[in-house]
Amino acid sequence: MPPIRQTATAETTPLPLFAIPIIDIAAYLSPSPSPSPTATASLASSIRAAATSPGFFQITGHGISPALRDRLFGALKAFFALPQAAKAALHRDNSPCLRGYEAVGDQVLEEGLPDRKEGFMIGQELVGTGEDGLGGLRFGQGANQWPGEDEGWCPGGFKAVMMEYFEAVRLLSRSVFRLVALSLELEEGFFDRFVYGRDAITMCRVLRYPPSNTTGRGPTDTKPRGIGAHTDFGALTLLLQDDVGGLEVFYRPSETWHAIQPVPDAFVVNIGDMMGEFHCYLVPACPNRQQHQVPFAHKAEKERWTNDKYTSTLHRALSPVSGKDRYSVAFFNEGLLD
Ligand SMILES: O=C(O)CCC(=O)C(=O)O
Ligand SMILES: [Fe+2]
Repeated sequence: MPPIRQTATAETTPLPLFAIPIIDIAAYLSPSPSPSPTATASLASSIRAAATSPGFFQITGHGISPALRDRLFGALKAFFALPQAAKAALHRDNSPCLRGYEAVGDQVLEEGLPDRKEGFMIGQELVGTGEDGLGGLRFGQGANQWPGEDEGWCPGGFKAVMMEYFEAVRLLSRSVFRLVALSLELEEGFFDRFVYGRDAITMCRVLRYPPSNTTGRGPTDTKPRGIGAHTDFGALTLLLQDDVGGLEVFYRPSETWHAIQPVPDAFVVNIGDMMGEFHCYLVPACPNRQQHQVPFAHKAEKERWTNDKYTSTLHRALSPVSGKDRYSVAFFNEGLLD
């Protein structure tokens, strides 16, 4: 189903059975001289509709430049092309705050269908006190692991590009949260401290999905999973994907999976468990077994935020069958965990 384009001024059109709206937020981010109340209200209302159902939308007009995105994809491709031993040396099991590399098959979100993806997770660089540099840090806080920068494999440096993108998308997430706050009829800055304060947990994972030569079509749904069905643990996810495709969203009313076509220049945004209703009923081995292995101490918080009005929706990515690798970059804003 083709996506529906919505802008600040578009008339509200009835949604077909399932669609991911595309919302252009430029009128909110680059206003002249300031955002028009009408445009802002219209964007907030588009977000409200999308966040209620299906819990997914795409945003354009976000201000993250194509040049930065190109450098990011160049750097992550070069990273994944490193020898396996160099990547394994940065495994996230070595990190007290779960940052670093994960190999194909490490994560199993659907029983019997291990994820066919490799990833590399970073977060905000925070150094604590004491000899181990961990004093005073909370769960999930700490330093990133980085590959050596001296091999000349990534012009400009992997770390520099990743951190530049991380800061840009972290700031963008605050703007999206401001629109989400308005969509809930809250004060615009309501979520600022939760999602952009020093202790807010924000993580970014770059991903490579190797191609599969089996489509797995048949009576049972055994298509190879790039990432198995799950909802995101945090509050809001902003995903950049390349043009290969494979991301699918589960639409509860019809109990059907729907492909999200890559839209050039767009972020896919989805509501996470912390903001949304818990949708844990489809996959018997519940996919909410914490993508990021964080305890669910925050469940009361999410109810306070949205009164369960917003939806965290199951999604998955199938392995590419085009013979090409697929790359994506997921940014998770998990807010304050306590
Ligand atoms: O790569 C994708 O399309 C989806 C990634 C995802 O859902 C995740 O990392 O939580
Ligand atoms: Fe996800």
